[in-house]
Amino acid sequence: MHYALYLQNMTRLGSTFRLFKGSFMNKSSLKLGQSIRRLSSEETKKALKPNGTKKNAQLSKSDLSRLFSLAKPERARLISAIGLLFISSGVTLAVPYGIGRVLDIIYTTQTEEERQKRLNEFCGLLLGIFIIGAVGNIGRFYLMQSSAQRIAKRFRERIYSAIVNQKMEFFDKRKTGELINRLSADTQLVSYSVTMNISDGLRSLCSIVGGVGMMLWTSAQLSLVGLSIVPAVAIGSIMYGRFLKKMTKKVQDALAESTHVAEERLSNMITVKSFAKESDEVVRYSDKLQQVLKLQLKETSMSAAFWGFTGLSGNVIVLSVFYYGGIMMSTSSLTMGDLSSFLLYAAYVGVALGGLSSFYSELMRGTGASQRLFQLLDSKGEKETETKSSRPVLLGDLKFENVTFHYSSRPDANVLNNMNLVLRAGISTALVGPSGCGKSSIVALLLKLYTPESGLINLNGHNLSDMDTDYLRENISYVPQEPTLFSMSVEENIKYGKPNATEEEVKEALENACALNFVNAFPDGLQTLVGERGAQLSGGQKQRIALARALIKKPDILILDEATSALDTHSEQRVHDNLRKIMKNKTVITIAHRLSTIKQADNIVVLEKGKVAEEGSFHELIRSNGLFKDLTQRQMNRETHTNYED
Ligand SMILES: Nc1ncnc2c1ncn2[C@@H]1O[C@H](COP(=O)(O)OP(=O)(O)OP(=O)(O)O)[C@@H](O)[C@H]1O
Repeated sequence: MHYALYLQNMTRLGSTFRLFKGSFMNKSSLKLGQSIRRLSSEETKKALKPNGTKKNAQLSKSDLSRLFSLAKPERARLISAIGLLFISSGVTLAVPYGIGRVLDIIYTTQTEEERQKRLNEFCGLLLGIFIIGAVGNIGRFYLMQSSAQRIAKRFRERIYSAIVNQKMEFFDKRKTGELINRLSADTQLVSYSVTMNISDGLRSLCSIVGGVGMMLWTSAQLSLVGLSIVPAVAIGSIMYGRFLKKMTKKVQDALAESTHVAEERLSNMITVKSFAKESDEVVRYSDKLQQVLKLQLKETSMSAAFWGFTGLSGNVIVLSVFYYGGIMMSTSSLTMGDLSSFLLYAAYVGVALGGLSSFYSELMRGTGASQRLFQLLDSKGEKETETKSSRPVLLGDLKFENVTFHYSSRPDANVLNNMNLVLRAGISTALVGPSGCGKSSIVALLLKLYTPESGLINLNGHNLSDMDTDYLRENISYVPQEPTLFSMSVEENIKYGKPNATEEEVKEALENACALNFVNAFPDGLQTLVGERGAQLSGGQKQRIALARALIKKPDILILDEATSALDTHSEQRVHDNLRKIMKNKTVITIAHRLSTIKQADNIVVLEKGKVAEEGSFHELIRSNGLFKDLTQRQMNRETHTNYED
């Protein structure tokens, strides 16, 4: 399932604006990753509510009309299916009448010969009618079922599109497993509730209307006896339906939570195993399942009571009809055939009442499950809120003017404080500073993954907030420290950066990223599958493939966030030599802790507590007695490749 992988990448790493930056995950605190940004618009707030319960959990008209609107594109098929349904229901309703008449033929015809003749004629007629009914049923089933499948597909596409277009804050907050559950289980439930369920409900309705009509026609007096139980069943059904709607929401939420736990652990098996936590994880998952089971058992006991009650009602109807019918037969106001037909109609009506209750409860289930999905569809995606779309040349100075920024989950902790920063075009700049000082947040703002609280970000003299987001991201390449590759071949992964790239271009990008040699050494070369998130490659290999994927875009601005940290110093040097050539006169921003990486930069900006503390070339900074010198000295005193801070 491809969407699962994409969602994983957006949410699991997403909290660390994962599309671009994997490096946070490895660092001490999942920094960006933990944030939950409070959204400005009320609508989006609603959409992002954790277990977003709408206050009004009752069935509203708009809930239902939205639910039914899903079926609109299938109108023609559904109407045909309903036509066929009327035919098959008509045939079904003819059965008791037919059986009654057969019994009357058997008991009332005088001669053997005449009985045989009338039976032959009548049963032949009935058989023909039954065949028509069966054909109608087959058609109805196929049309309804295929419509349900089409609706589910369309609905999933819409939900998936709504999810991937959400703002980054959404992915900070949501869990992959939960989203996958919404996409698979909830959509299935909803599409069933507006197709097969409607069909079954209509069939029940036909049986009830037709059955009651036939009962009244056969004997109005007996009908009153048989139908006296209906109001009680109807009230019971409504109460049961409401209960189910609430329960469905809870069960689906609990299921989503358990899927999340399983998904997160399964996709991080190395961590689980390296801590020998297999048994703990089984217990954790089982706890979640226990919560699901608890809710399901509650639902089941209610269902058992309800269905027991309806079953009893059905039997009571049959018994009372037998009782009064027997008395009426003895007074000759009813024939044997009439009583038999009546009994069968009463049984039909009883079964159909159960069917109608089940239709209502499934509809409630559907509305319960659909509320979360509609909330998702209603929440505005990041591009939807975009009002301006300038597409200027990006190769120019990048200026942060008095920029203040905090993640909405931590409104009191400013990451950037009135920061002023200029990153000059056409050169490479290294952003350095203690862990957590805001380096990656600067990149996140540049990529418009988040918006600053105040201040201006200008690129080549143009306000970033006026720029077309897709255009901006297409022309900037970002390589994270722990890049995410998709479970496709090396070639497909690289073409993710430029889908129409030729094989030559792919090889050139690999060469520039110093990856061609090891890719060529794989038996399948470019077609080598990299495994989920690149699990079948080493850390350094993954980084180089990710670099090639970024370089194939030939970006105006290249951002390397610890992008070569897993390479040995020799390979790193070769990569930087290549980058110097390819990115000549382009802007390169490097976030690094390693001295060997920092030294490659033309200019170094040292950040501290969300502000620029120092700036200059390596030699200038090392000569001054500032933070940079302090950081580098501490690094040199320790082992060569450790971070400034622990
Ligand atoms: N999504 C988030 N939600 C809330 N706070 C976050 C989020 N991401 C990062 N932070 C916080 O913002 C601050 C700056 O983080 P940032 O990732 O920009 O630092 P950094 O300088 O890149 O650190 P490092 O060198 O460790 O990568 C940190 O205090 C971090 O905890």
